[in-house]
Amino acid sequence: MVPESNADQMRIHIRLDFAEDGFSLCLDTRLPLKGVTAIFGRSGSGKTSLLRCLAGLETRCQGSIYLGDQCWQAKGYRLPTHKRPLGYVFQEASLFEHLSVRGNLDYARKRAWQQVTDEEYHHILDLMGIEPLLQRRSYQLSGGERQRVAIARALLIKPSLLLMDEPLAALDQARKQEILPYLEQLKANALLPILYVSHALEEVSRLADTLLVLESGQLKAQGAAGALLASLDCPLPTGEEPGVLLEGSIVERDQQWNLVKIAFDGGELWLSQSESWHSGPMRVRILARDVSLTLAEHQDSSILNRLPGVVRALQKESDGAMILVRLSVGNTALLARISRRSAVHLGLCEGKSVWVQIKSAALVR
Ligand SMILES: Nc1ncnc2c1ncn2[C@@H]1O[C@H](COP(=O)(O)OP(=O)(O)OP(=O)(O)O)[C@@H](O)[C@H]1O
Repeated sequence: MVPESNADQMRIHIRLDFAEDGFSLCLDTRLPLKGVTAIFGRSGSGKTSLLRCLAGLETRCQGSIYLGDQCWQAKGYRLPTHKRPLGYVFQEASLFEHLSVRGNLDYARKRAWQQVTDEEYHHILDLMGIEPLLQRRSYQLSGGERQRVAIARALLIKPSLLLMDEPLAALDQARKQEILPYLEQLKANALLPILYVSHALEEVSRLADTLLVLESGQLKAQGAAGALLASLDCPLPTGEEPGVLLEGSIVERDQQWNLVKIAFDGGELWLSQSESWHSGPMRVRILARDVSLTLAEHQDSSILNRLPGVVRALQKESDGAMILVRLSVGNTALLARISRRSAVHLGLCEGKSVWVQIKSAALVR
């Protein structure tokens, strides 16, 4: 997971103390300078403070920060914020109200770290779908449009790293769904590494390659997003359901029943078809609560997806009634959340073969 050469990673060894409220952020880690790294954790875990330290905005931050071979902070040295080649997107898009969208973008382009060619300029506008908005004033934009302009503006300074602090948090559910595909486009185009702060599992599941979980200012877990979410002890914010990510692609469409078949490393799944399904690689999230287990294959079940699997580990939940079961289906890990009574009844133990039933309706995306 951790990249080998310094050039491909961000090295962070920092400590930040807010003596007044007894909060400390302590982090000693390396992040890949590739793809999307989601910084995940509940409210108050230190996510924004971490981004502020990286940006040089926390003068009380001690320690060292290196972006590749470039030193941003070390003992007795702090590179000023304006000299760090980073873009920063906040929860609320802070556009210049007196300028048009074009004016806001040109402002950034003139201050770019490297020259932005016309081709690059139009590519970024295209990625964020904002070409039709160029003449508008900021107050004439919806929340989602403002945020897309803010992201384009951050990209136009051609930073080496993009920091995004809950960029969707201020938007309602409909606007979030509208903007997520643009973020996916950004990720797919791999223009630059992104550190993406969020406490929403849906965003993390859709965007993250690497996951870094913070709890009370400490690093609780770090690793590839898929593997970490499939582990039994992945710390999740309150109210979030455990589940796994499957990487797959559509191999068949059944128009009669409005279903699609997704192939993944371990088998195939039927899902309800949705308009946003596209061809090519895709991610599907399967919640542990939507996976049930049987000892024999039930042909007469209403559940469409039945796959042979093997129990790998079991973990009791704190309420004593439920149990989380880690399974492998081919090379893919799945989680099932079942009652402890059922687990005893089925005689579940490590290495036991089972049938894994997945409701097609349970597949989130
Ligand atoms: N300038 C400051 N002075 C004192 N305490 C602060 C300051 N900024 C943040 N804190 C405290 O540090 C802790 C971490 O805050 P931070 O904003 O980094 O958390 P977060 O994970 O981003 O939370 P959220 O998801 O709610 O934005 C909190 O207890 C907060 O009250």
